[in-house]
Amino acid sequence: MTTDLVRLNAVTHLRGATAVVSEVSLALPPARLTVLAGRSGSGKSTLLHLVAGIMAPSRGEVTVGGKPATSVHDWAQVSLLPQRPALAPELTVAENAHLPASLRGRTPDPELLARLGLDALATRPAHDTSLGEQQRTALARTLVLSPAVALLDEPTAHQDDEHVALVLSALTTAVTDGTLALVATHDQRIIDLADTLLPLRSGRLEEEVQAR
Ligand SMILES: Nc1ncnc2c1ncn2[C@@H]1O[C@H](COP(=O)(O)OP(=O)(O)OP(=O)(O)O)[C@@H](O)[C@H]1O
Repeated sequence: MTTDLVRLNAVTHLRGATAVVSEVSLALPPARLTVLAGRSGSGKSTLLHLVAGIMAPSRGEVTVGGKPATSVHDWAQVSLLPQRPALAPELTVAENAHLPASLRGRTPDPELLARLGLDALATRPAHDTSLGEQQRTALARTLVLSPAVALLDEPTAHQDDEHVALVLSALTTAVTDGTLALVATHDQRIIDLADTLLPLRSGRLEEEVQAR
């Protein structure tokens, strides 16, 4: 019996004739902070999108909980924080952050917005907030259902130091509560917290590092 939640088996993804992900195999258990590190263009976002099931691999298999990633359409299973927040601009910060919970009649954690420094903005339309605030709203939306797998693309990219601390705290809380967080980042502050570091170079996985 395996406890691995996310598995990639010899995954290659082509853009035209170019392999932007090459022969990647890995197995990730729940409740870990796993960081995908690598230069710009090394394939980090593509790999997250493959696990999110937004795209199918050109070759190989990606599974979440034993099922093909492309067949998983449940935000409580797999939830993605994209590089661009992609909020509904006319909805408020709270409505955006709570959307996955509202859609299934669940009551969101009342502390979630406050933990991400968003409580004072809860009733403001998302289009009237800063990029950093939008990113934290999108992070709240990603975490609101306590997903089994949270895929986070550069979650601190638009944050100042004070708000980076809030993002890191939300991340570690989610992992302690059982979420597998797979984070694409260059941010050393997240890398320092990682359980596992997966270095990507030109779409290829270098040797996995057990960070803690
Ligand atoms: N829609 C697309 N069409 C063609 N090529 C693409 C497309 N999206 C990404 N690529 C290419 O795929 C490769 C991997 O891109 P990807 O966005 O996965 O890298 P990344 O490591 O996430 O980079 P960054 O840190 O800059 O976000 C790059 O060479 C990029 O130019």
